[in-house]
Amino acid sequence: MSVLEVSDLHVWFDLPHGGQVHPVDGVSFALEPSERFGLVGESGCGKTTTILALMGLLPATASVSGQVRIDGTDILAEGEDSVRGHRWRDIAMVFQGAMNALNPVKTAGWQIAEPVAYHGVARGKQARERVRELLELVGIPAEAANRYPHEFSGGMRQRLSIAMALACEPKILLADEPTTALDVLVQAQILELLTRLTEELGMALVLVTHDLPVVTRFCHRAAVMYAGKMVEDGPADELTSASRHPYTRLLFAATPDLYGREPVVTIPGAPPRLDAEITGCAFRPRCDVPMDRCGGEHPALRTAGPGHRAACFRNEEPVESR
Ligand SMILES: Nc1ncnc2c1ncn2[C@@H]1O[C@H](COP(=O)(O)OP(=O)(O)OP(=O)(O)O)[C@@H](O)[C@H]1O
Repeated sequence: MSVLEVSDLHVWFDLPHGGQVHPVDGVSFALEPSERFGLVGESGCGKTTTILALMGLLPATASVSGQVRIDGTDILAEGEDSVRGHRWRDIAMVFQGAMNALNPVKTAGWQIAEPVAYHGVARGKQARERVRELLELVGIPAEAANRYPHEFSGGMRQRLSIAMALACEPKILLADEPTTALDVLVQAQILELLTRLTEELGMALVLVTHDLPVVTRFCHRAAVMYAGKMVEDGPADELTSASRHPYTRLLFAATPDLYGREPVVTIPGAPPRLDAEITGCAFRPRCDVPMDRCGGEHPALRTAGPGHRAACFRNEEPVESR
């Protein structure tokens, strides 16, 4: 059974001067234990809002609908208390920039002891033991528990923020750009750590990132979002090698090749505003293979191969450039 099943998730934000934005528009996906799932798409397409909705951590101006099932229990249907009961225990998150938000006047050990105590995971000697375990789990020597955040490198601080999220042994970890602002070697170490944690603990991972090669290399499956909707999802390697949506193909083509062998492609135009009704396919104005019907009808996310879905009227065949 899936450990996480998200069905038809919607989020709206009320705007201060009236009206609403709709940054999450019918998102659905499911995760198995140990699965690493990438969530990609341009800035503002709704990735962070999606995972904050799963954590029940959106501001009061947000309205949410849909189902979020953890081990079969719909945590949204059971109300705010239920979401709070699952948050951190079953589903935890490493926030964007978390490594820079550690308390500068508290030691590494204290930073981890706090969630351990807050969630009642352990007390006294057992709590100290749990802190040691968590530090070791993320590759920080237990002796470093007495050091302060400024004495750690960026990579070590990110390990610390991951250890804090793991305090209650969650079944699902949501990581929002956990490697941004780290150098490439440290990025690789953090991704290896996350890989090891999914394999050893059976924890499922949702990795929000702008780094598409990371998705291909570290994730089993991935989804591409555009203007609040999932436009394609499937095995991570197929999104590059056999994309079924023109946006996915152009997004991967826009990733610079390290050796400069391929010319970098840009996608002309900009994503649509999310505060107005969008008629037809939201990507149509930027698409290089549009059809007449794309302007009138919105393409549903349909099966485009085993475990692979795309929301494009051309999704029967891999899309080729014009
Ligand atoms: N509290 C809020 N009130 C109103 N609009 C919001 C709020 N939070 C986010 N939004 C809007 O929702 C949309 C999606 O934002 P979100 O942060 O989820 O995008 P993202 O894909 O994670 O972007 P990035 O990659 O830059 O982090 C954006 O248009 C953003 O302006």
